Amino acid sequence: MEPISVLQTHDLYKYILDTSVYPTEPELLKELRAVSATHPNAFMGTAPDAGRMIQLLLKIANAKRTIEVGVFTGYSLLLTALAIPDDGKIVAIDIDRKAFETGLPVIKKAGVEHKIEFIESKAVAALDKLLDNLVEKL
Ligand SMILES: C[S@@+](CC[C@H](N)C(=O)[O-])C[C@H]1O[C@@H](n2cnc3c(N)ncnc32)[C@H](O)[C@@H]1O
Repeated sequence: MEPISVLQTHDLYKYILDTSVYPTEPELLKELRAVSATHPNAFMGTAPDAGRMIQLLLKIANAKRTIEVGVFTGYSLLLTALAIPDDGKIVAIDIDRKAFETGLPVIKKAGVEHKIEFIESKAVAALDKLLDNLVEKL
């Protein structure tokens, strides 16, 4: 059974996925979702309807540089990479490089790997380092 998110019935959630989300989901995101479904922790992946909302917010904000805390297999990472401009940058942090590498072939196929700097680390340590580097540049 699909998770129902904020909606109250599985039927309504399925209707929205079938009529609005899946038909317009980019092929490579579908592919990444399929690859992620084979992972033992597949439940952790971003749901495609939530992904659509993230994509909308990125577009509204005209985002160019982002930080991804918690990459898993990279569904929201790929959708971010597809939403930002070609010279945009994403610092992507996760303690689990293997999960990131599960989705990496799809990210490479999408031609957006150059926008991503993956850091294998606990988030707080990596974010502290980013801040220190920023302060050094001031
Ligand atoms: C819910 S999943 C992220 C889902 C992902 N954004 C997606 O689109 O599928 C959470 C991720 O956070 C990572 N994580 C958990 N604790 C962490 C920490 N302290 N620092 C960095 N990553 C962490 C886990 O390894 C896992 O891959």
